[in-house]
Amino acid sequence: MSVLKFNKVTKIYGKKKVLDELTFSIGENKITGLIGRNGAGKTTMLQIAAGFIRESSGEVRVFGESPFNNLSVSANMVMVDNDMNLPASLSLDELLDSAASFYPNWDMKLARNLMSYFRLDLKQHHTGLSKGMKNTFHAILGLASRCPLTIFDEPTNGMDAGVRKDFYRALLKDYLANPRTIIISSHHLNEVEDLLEDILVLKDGRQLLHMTVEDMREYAVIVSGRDDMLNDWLSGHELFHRNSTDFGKSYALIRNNLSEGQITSAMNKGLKFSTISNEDLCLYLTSQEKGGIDDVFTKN
Ligand SMILES: Nc1ncnc2c1ncn2[C@@H]1O[C@H](COP(=O)(O)OP(=O)(O)OP(=O)(O)O)[C@@H](O)[C@H]1O
Repeated sequence: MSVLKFNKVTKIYGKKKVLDELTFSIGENKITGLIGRNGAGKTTMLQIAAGFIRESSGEVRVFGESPFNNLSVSANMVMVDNDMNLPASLSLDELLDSAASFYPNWDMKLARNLMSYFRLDLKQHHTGLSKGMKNTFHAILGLASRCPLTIFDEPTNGMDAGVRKDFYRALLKDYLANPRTIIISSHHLNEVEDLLEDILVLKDGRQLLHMTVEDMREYAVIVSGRDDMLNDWLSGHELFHRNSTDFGKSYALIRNNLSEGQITSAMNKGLKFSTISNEDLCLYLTSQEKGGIDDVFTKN
């Protein structure tokens, strides 16, 4: 069953199309990583899924219903982000109590144990927390609410390395004991990859890829060798990125849909194949500039 479905969803701010006929579907009880460069539309998409803002056109369904202004959807989903709008007058303890009264699956024991582990003072107020502590508190709200749809938008911003690691470990442990649909947006695929089943990559408000982590590892391959050999061999292949190094050698990132014969012919020409990490693949696929940051220094 699909928990979250976007069908040709477009969001326009002023004259800017931030989401452009975005279409995807996320099934029950899996963890999906949402990856994209700055400004790709990740937060906008998550805010629409959470019912905080409305799409300009297209159809959004969460548990089969439109999420905008929908109380039954709100009670079954939580969105954790850096700017959670929590009442300044309440202590952390009171905030946990109000979350407990709103979320049907709330686990107060888990919340209090995590508060104690991360040394958050229950009497303190949200406004007095550092950036990392604030986001740790938000992450606790997200975990303890045990919502069937749990969204984390860049949850580890400001957290130190130890807290980040502990948070992801707690997330995985709690997910295994209480499976639910989780979406995590992050700029650091390496950091979350071990948790994920699926990866959804956005570029310019559109879906670029949506597949399992395993399939993504097989999706592309690097071919390297002498410029002239590579040039001859590359025609007809789906090329994602090309670069030349010194001494007449180059490499190319191509779609990995090669036949045995194509691999043999490449190897006979002295070309070599190597794998690419999912993080690097995402960087190449979502980059805007062909030559990368180096172009900035060579442009007239
Ligand atoms: N309320 C708004 N009004 C106008 N433009 C907006 C608004 N919210 C977002 N945008 C624009 O929409 C685009 C996508 O922003 P969004 O925050 O969704 O991207 P993102 O992928 O989450 O980026 P980042 O990784 O930097 O957080 C950006 O160009 C941003 O300036």
